[in-house]
Parts: sequence; structure tokens; C-alpha cells
Amino acid sequence: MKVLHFGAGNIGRGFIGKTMLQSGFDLTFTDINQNLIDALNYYKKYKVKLVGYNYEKIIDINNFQAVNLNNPEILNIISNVSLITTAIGAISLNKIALILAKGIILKIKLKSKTPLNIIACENKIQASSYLRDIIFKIIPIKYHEYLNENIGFVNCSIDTIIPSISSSFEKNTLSLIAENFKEWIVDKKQFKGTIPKIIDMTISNNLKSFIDRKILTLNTGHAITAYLGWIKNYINIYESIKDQDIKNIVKNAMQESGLTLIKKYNFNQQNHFSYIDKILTRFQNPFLLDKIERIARNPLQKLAKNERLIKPLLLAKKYNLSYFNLIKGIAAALYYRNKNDLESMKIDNLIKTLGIKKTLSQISHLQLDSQEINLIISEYTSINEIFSKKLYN
Ligand SMILES: NC(=O)C1=CN([C@@H]2O[C@H](COP(=O)(O)OP(=O)(O)OC[C@H]3O[C@@H](n4cnc5c(N)ncnc54)[C@H](O)[C@@H]3O)[C@@H](O)[C@H]2O)C=CC1
Ligand SMILES: O=P(O)(O)OC[C@H]1O[C@](O)(CO)[C@@H](O)[C@@H]1O
Repeated sequence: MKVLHFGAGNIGRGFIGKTMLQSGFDLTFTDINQNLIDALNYYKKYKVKLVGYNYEKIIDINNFQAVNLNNPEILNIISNVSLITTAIGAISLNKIALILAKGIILKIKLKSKTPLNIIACENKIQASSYLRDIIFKIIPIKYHEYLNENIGFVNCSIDTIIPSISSSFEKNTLSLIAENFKEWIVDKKQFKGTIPKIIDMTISNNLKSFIDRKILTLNTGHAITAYLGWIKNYINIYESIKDQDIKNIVKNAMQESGLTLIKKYNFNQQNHFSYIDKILTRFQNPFLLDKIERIARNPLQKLAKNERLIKPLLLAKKYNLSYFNLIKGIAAALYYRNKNDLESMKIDNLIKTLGIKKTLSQISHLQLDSQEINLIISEYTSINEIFSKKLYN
């Protein structure tokens, strides 16, 4: 089976690409980063070092192709593959929609009857449905019946941790260190045609609860660990989570979010709280050398209404549950400044232009004079009083 993967980055090379090749598929990577494409075509292989507690295994990855997204050949490839996966960043999905639409139209004109499934492997709730909606807006209505019959947009939950570090164990810069833990769950109902057998891919009938469980537990805790760690000048996630004050806030915030999920999905509380404890152990994995900067990236996206920080706060408010540790995490996210992170600088500019309250309301869609906004601002102010020297380093 021919597969095209968008985004030859950490998760693209370290998990999606690896699993497609281990499943015996004919894999092509595509990316906008020409250096990455050139390196893939030059080296024609790389290694993935899986690390866990008392576990290390190096896997050789080879036998793949790589094409730049802007190479005209990409349309033929799209029209010819049975599966497309993406790992480019949720904020970039709208940038590939047009090229996907053009490739699908070519597929239609070639009178292809082979179903094509598209799985957006992004940290965004129902990312594939989001991509589907954009593509349907682009493709002429006369083709919509074909789309509905032959093109599957399959939502998934993807949980593993693959840091952006230069491969200290290999001179080949494509090689990666990846967490041994992985959980990739896809929505059975959204596939068109036969569901491909892919190593490490689990098929589920009730994906929504798994997506929310992962994004609103792991990513909520991951983000708060990063933002609080940044304020205290830590570099790596494991340093931050080893700080007991930070760990207490992170664990309590994950439990605050967890109680909303228990209410919404009727999860067993003991099972869910042990899921939280396992995640905290994963954050403490020193072998990953996961940088705070990677987990803190794109704070505008992460402070959006339907995302890992605001969504659990709104659910806690809805269910009249405690949310004061989530408030601390949101304030820390708002406080994050990194000259290398465009979104963090956009927040800085917004605060200078609109003030903190209006900025937060605009980003999060929280009501301007809500209790939640006032609590976040007061938390932000107390962070600033303690750490103000940090803001403009
Ligand atoms: N790294 C990880 O551990 C995990 C990442 N994810 C998700 O996977 C996605 C990618 O994350 P990473 O691999 O960490 O990021 P990354 O930055 O390492 O890789 C993203 C790749 O996509 C490419 N790209 C960006 N825009 C593109 C476009 N328009 N067309 C083609 N390629 C494009 C970039 O050049 C880069 O090579 C994100 O949504 C992230 O939330 C999900 C679970 C785990
Ligand atoms: O990729 P995002 O959405 O910036 O989130 C940061 C991190 O959260 C995780 O997805 C954890 O699953 C990371 O590995 C991921 O890269």
C-alpha cells in the first residue's frame, strides 16, 4: 500500500514514518523544509532510539522516498496513494488543504475508485474533521459525492513524546530519540474501504473520549509543566516536573481537568488518576531530554478556547468543579515570552496594545469581566511581581 506522509519532523520520522515502514508500506515523506528532504534523500536512512525506564532499542529506518511539497510531482502522488497522514502542526493544516484538494481532483479525473484515507496526526481535537471541512469548502460541489464515498478523514489521538534534539547518539541528523511509550488510536467509523493493518495503530468506536482524555490530561499537564518551568529558568521538562512546587500544581491541574472528564465520560476515577500518575512518570524520563521550549511552543494556539488549558477550565466551571491550579497554568502560559516563538511575541504585542485582560479575552474567548479572567489576571500579576525580571530578557 502506498502512503504519503506530510511533515518529516519528530513524530513524522520518529513514529508515523517508522510504523508505516514497519507495516510494509511504500512510504513517501513530503515537507516544506528542503534541507530535510535533501537529507532524507542523501542519507536514505536514519535511526530511532526508543528510550524508557531500563529500556533502550535502536531501530534502523530506510527504504522511503522524500519529495518537497512544492514539487509538482506531489499531485500525482496524492492521486495515487491509499493513505495520507499529516504531522505538520495543527496551525499548518489549512496550508496543505489546497494541494490536497488539487491531488484529489486529479484522482477524480483519473477515474480512480481506490478509497483514500487521510489521518491528521496533530495535537488538535478532531484535526482530520477540521481538515475535511476546509477541503470541502475548496473542492467544487459537483465532486462532493465522490469525496463522501471515497475519501475518509479519520480523526485520531496520538500520544508519544519525541523531542526535537540533535541526535547525540548518531552523526546522521535525521536520527531521533523517541519515547518507548506510544498510543495511536483512530476512529473506525471514518475510514473509507478496508481499514489498513498498521503496526501500533489501535481502532476505536468511541474515539472522542480518548482524544479528550489525552489532550486534556497529558497535553494540559505537559503545557503547564513547560510554562511554570520556564518561569523558574528550567531547560528540560524533567527538571521542571522534579520541582515539587511545580509538580503539585501540574498534578492538581491534571486532576481538576480529570474530574471534568470523569463527569463527562463517566471514567472510573481511580483508573483516570492512575493514568495521570503514569503521565507524570513519563514527564520525569531524563533520557528524553525534552526541552521546555518545544512543549511551550505556540502559546496562542494552546490558550485557544477548545484547547488543553481553557477547555478544561470551562468544563470545570460548567460542572461547578475546582479549577485554581488550571488558573495558575493559564496565567503562566500567558506570561511565557520567547523571542524564537512567533506566537509568544504576538501575545507580547497584544498585551502592549490591548492590555492583559482584553488580550486574554480575545485569545481564550473568556468573558471580559468573568471571575475566571479576573483570577487569571491576579495570578499573572503575582507571577510578574515575583519574576518580572524574566519577562523581557
Ligand atoms: N513530537 C511529539 O512528540 C508529538 C507531536 N505531535 C503532533 O505532531 C505534529 C508535529 O509535531 P512535531 O513532529 O513535534 O513537529 P516538528 O516541528 O518536528 O515537525 C513538523 C514538520 O512539519 C513540517 N511542515 C510544517 N508546515 C508544513 C506544511 N505546510 N507542509 C509540509 N510540511 C510542513 C515542518 O517543516 C517540520 O518538518 C504537531 O501537531 C504535534 O502536536 C503529537 C504527538 C507527539
Ligand atoms: O506538539 P504540541 O501541540 O506543541 O504539544 C507539545 C507536545 O505534547 C505531546 O504531543 C505529548 O503527546 C508532545 O510530544 C508534543 O509535541
